[in-house]
Amino acid sequence: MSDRECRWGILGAAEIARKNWKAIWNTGNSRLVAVASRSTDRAAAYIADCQRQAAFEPVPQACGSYEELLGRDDIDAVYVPLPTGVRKEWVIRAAESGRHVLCEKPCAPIAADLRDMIDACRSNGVQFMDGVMYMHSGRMPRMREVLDDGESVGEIKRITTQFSFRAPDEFFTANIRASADLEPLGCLGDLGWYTLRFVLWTMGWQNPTRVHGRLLSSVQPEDASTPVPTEFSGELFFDGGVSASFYCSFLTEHQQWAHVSGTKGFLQVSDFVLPNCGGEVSFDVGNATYSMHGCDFVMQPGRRTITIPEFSNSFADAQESNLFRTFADLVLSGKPDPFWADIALQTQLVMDACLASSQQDGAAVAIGE
Ligand SMILES: NC(=O)C1=CN([C@@H]2O[C@H](COP(=O)(O)OP(=O)(O)OC[C@H]3O[C@@H](n4cnc5c(N)ncnc54)[C@H](OP(=O)(O)O)[C@@H]3O)[C@@H](O)[C@H]2O)C=CC1
Ligand SMILES: O=C1CO[C@H](CO)[C@@H](O)[C@@H]1O
Repeated sequence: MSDRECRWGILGAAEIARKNWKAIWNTGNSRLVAVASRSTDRAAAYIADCQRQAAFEPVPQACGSYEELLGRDDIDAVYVPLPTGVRKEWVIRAAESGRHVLCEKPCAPIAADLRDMIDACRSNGVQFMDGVMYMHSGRMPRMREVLDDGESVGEIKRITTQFSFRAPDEFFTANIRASADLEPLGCLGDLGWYTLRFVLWTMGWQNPTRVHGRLLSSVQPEDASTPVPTEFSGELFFDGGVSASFYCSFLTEHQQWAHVSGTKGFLQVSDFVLPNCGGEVSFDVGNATYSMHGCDFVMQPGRRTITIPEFSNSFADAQESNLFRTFADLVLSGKPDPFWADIALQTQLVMDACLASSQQDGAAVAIGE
């Protein structure tokens, strides 16, 4: 392995890997060596297309199968944006071939699969991390400071969050996100993963004692035995009296917000997954006051916006570039950090419990081990 740069391979000419092509290009500690597709022509066309926007030198190689890429001896880490339903085999094969694995979310259809994937990474001494970009934004440590300062929010009581977009009709027959085989968790996996991660992060990785889930709508392709969630909501309850709710949907137009309410105020972020375009990211804190002066009842919002200089996307300091740079630093350090696998598994276990609850008419479900 080179000690100066992490050499990447991408498994699958996925749409999201275009964004992450540029993220790798922007890291300063990585180089993209090869892209594998089930079709060599598709890999070659994809490479030519991406090279026009962010050119690697030497030009990344096109591989006609994932196996071919894993057979190369010049790749340290693989980025795996394959559909969730087919990802497990390739994550395990990558780990067994000694490659560090950056795995897209939702990591697996069920926690048992993810556990196998993580075990393969651990036993082969390679890093595992999921592709949640916002975990790598400078906004997160700044929000943590505010949540922990004792004054802005005070004691946390309630967390609410939503991630949704309105999918066009053709999405439900053509997109992997509506396929029972490829993305069996539908919107719960695609969008709910982010909302659950935000709740767990806010709670300092404390597990809820019980959760409730509701499948609000679904599609069921003819050949599928289970419905694919297209709209899902859930409630989480924690020791200490904190509660949380989340909503994710393919039916409701773009929203991606989180709101943390406490005894002294609130923190609100309106674009926590995909930051609004620009050179800074932000969040709001509110400490409203309400006073009564005779006949005048006055509400003051006490709202302030906290901004962090950081590009929303596509630049060297954008969250996706930070994700790949951080991962590459771990690879180059030779010391895998188990934290990232732990929070992926925790997210998956909470998601499993929400889904299980929805299959029992919203009954309380505890988080599995
Ligand atoms: N972290 C993030 O910000 C984001 C994460 N994602 C996640 O990444 C994953 C991929 O999403 P997206 O890029 O939109 O998906 P795409 O449909 O664009 O890409 C998936 C790729 O998987 C490969 N593939 C392998 N087997 C199959 C199969 N049986 N059917 C279809 N494709 C297959 C294909 O590559 P080939 O044909 O070249 O082999 C295909 O290009 C999803 O799980 C999604 O949740 C998506 C967007 C953002
Ligand atoms: O992870 C992702 C980021 O957001 C998209 C929605 O805008 C998702 O569909 C995607 O899979």
